[in-house]
Amino acid sequence: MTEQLAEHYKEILTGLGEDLTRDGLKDTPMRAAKAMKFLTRGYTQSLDEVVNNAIFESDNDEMVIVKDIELYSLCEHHLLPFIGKCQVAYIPTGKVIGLSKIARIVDMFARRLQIQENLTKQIADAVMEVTQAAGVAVIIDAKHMCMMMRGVEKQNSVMTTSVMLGQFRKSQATRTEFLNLVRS
Ligand SMILES: Nc1nc2c(ncn2[C@@H]2O[C@H](COP(=O)(O)OP(=O)(O)OP(=O)(O)O)[C@@H](O)[C@H]2O)c(=O)[nH]1
Ligand SMILES: [Zn+2]
Repeated sequence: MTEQLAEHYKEILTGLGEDLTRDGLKDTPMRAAKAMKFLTRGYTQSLDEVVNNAIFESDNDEMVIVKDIELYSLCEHHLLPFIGKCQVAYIPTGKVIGLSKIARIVDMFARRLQIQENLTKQIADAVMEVTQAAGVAVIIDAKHMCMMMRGVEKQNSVMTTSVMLGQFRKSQATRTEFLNLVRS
């Protein structure tokens, strides 16, 4: 699979008018193939595997927030990076999830070809599925290289997406508490 990708990178480099035999490019097709496999490794992961049964009983039913989880993804339109931060909150109902697992869930979906809206929803749905929480909220702020390095070339615009499920959707007070805590 990686060898096959490397062959395609040779064609891309040739298509760009490059000389595949020059010293600096000798190992590039294989390097690029390995890098792309790494950047999309989320395709090889499943929710069960990343959570690894790290779900614990707890009678705490107050909001839990994990702030500023950095994310690196690739936009599915241009295969260029979008880079940002993710805020995840949930309201437990008897079960809490291992702290690192939330970041692992974010990564599993970020390391695929994405648009930011779908990524946000996939993270929220996955956290809901594994915790059976009373509510889940996810906010992503990200900068898209396809808007910065090319296209409209806007360097300062940030895209914000959010998904609110359960209590976060139903209760204005819950949403306000969450927004105050993440934006503070
Ligand atoms: N909604 C959304 N749009 C995205 C995301 N990433 C990239 N895009 C947009 O996808 C669109 C693709 O538009 P097209 O007109 O088909 O492609 P294009 O000619 O390369 O567009 P420009 O970027 O405007 O030059 C662009 O407007 C991108 O900004 C994302 O995560 N969410
Ligand atoms: Zn793009």
